[in-house]
Amino acid sequence: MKKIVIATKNKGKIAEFKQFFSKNNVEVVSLLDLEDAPDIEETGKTFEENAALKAEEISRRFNIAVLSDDSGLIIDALDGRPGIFSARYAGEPTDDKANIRKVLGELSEVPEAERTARFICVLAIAVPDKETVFYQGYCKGTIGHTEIGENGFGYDPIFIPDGYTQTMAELPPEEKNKISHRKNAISQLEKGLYSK
Ligand SMILES: O=c1[nH]c(=O)c2ncn([C@@H]3O[C@H](COP(=O)(O)OP(=O)(O)OP(=O)(O)O)[C@@H](O)[C@H]3O)c2[nH]1
Ligand SMILES: [Mg+2]
Repeated sequence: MKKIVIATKNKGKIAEFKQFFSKNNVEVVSLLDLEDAPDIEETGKTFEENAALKAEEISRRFNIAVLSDDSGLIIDALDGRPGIFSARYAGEPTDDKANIRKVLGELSEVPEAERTARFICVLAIAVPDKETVFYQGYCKGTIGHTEIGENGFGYDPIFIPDGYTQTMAELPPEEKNKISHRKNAISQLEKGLYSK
């Protein structure tokens, strides 16, 4: 069976990548499976920079091809926040529930029509001695008023994708994986459409 190494420690992402790649019979190996995998500091100013940092560090260290995912939630009424700080919006260590509380608090006075948002996913592929390439995907939606649903991870319980009345966390994983930013980025990868 072929393998792909993904430079992430996020269990939610890993579960989704496993589902995406299972149909190609490709086994997903993550940083949770590698001994001595470092914690990579995400010091970049953009999703691309952070995705490159993660993929290139692991690629260099183990001399292998690596895929990474840097993703986040962009909320229009918050001038794009939490953005690249999505994982650690309410501080470190990462706490999804605290992040959601912070976002809902900041949006408490914001009316329905202005609660627009989008998820973004930037994938980077780093190969030793090659230039890193990037793929991008979005998922548009709105931010609800309370947390609903148990599936997914991160902000899924407050994100209502366009065209749906349920939150992303209420959708079955197979449904999220048809419409998500991560799925759309993987589709770009499958088509070989780089983003710059
Ligand atoms: O509701 C959500 N559904 C998603 O599908 C999703 N994708 C990303 N996010 C948010 O954005 C952060 C990524 O930050 P991030 O790319 O640095 O990843 P991470 O730090 O969690 O893991 P790693 O891959 O860096 O190891 C995550 O923690 C989440 O808060 C999502 N939220
Ligand atoms: Mg991270």
